[in-house]
Amino acid sequence: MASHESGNGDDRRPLRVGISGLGTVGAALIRILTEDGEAIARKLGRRVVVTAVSARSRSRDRGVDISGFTWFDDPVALAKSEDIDLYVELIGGEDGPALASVTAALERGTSVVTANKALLARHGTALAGLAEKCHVQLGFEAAVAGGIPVIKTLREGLGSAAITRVYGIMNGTCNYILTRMGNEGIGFEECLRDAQDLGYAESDPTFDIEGFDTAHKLAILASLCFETEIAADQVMVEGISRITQADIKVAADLGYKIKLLGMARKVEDGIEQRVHPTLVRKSSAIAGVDGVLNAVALETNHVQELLLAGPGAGGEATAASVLSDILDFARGGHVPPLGVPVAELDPCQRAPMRIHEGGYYIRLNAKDVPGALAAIATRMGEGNISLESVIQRPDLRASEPGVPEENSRTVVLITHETLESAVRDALERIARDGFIVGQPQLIRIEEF
Ligand SMILES: NC(=O)C1=CN([C@@H]2O[C@H](COP(=O)(O)OP(=O)(O)OC[C@H]3O[C@@H](n4cnc5c(N)ncnc54)[C@H](OP(=O)(O)O)[C@@H]3O)[C@@H](O)[C@H]2O)C=CC1
Ligand SMILES: N[C@@H](CC=O)C(=O)O
Ligand code: NA
Repeated sequence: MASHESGNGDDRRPLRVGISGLGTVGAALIRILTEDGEAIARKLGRRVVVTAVSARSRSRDRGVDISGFTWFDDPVALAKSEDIDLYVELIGGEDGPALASVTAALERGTSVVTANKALLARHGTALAGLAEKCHVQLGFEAAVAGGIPVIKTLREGLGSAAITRVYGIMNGTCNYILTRMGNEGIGFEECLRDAQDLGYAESDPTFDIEGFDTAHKLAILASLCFETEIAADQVMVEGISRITQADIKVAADLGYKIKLLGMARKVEDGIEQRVHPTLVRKSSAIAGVDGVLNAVALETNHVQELLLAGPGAGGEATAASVLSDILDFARGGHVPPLGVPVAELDPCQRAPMRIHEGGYYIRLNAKDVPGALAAIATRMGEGNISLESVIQRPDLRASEPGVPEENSRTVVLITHETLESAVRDALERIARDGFIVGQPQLIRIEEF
């Protein structure tokens, strides 16, 4: 156990921080702690000093001076060091040195601050239980919606209000890509490269693009909202890699924007957690959240709806959230990491997506043969799916590369509220009828 009774070190002594990971976020944190050192000391009545650091390469130029800190090749050794009061993990990854070093720090009685949503999505319930058992803190404000204080709001800011639904834009990289594809007509790959250059994307950007990063964050939020164990494996996940300029254009023509949303709500059968591209009306508040910005909406039984918006990615914004956790720790804040003690969390019961109801955007490449459209409409009717509109868009390229344009034309269907299972069954029949080429594009519509 740590030698400090209060768990946050002697209130007069400088708070000694050890940081593993000196990349986008770690370097930005050192920069902020250096530049704002005096302001932090005034706020806290004590200084916060970095005493130890770890990364893979000791020689890499990080744009910040690390020569005054003790260097550790091994993050676990740093986490166990007597020379720190607080361990900050900014390595990333759900296992490996991130898990080993966080576990080592907690077991030793050293509190932890992390920005690692992959780690928490996979091990968060266990790590929260370990922090409670060792009477130390586990802070992770930076892990969800970067610079937005949504974790603190959920853990401490809503009194007794019960959350009925949480949804939002929780991945800055995807929001940045979709915004620029829509506003500037720039291609997906170019936007992704720019997001990586700006330090927004994960080291493996698949996590961003395929929706897994959003799923990690949503699972953490759902646990705090519904007092359930973190269950990232129960999140239905679809990313944005199949979204084309055609989809963005048609959606815009119909008064919508496409956003990658994470949504969770309590339903009769359990907790519905889903991540997917979504058509949202341009007039909705969430549609106005563009670029790298994130937004999290909390619907509660007391306050109609709270919408928290701000930068979701980037070194500076994320490091600011890491710092907010450091300051909370320095002030002796004691809140169970997941809002309530782990022992009081319910297991998360997954609600099946097949019962989901909503509107759908369906883009098909209908063969240019007599009766194709009629056959498609018939199948929709058989599925009891009421169509709000059927739009032929011969001006748009076929959705799938390699689909012969001359043999097909783009058709877009907008449905009224209907069951997910009915839409999927109808599309299977349409495909079997042989009147379409390539894969249909199916995007859910949400009315906020
Ligand atoms: N970037 C962002 O906007 C945000 C990131 N996050 C999270 O913050 C964490 C860090 O992200 P980010 O700074 O972007 O990542 P980077 O890839 O920029 O930095 C990762 C750092 O970890 C170090 N590292 C990797 N493996 C080891 C190891 N085995 N031992 C010691 N150090 C190691 C790297 O060392 P080296 O430099 O020597 O290679 C590097 O300094 C991740 O969990 C990420 O999901 C959360 C919110 C926003
Ligand atoms: N790659 C993530 C970083 C912040 O969590 C994102 O783009 O949101
Ligand atoms: Na946050």
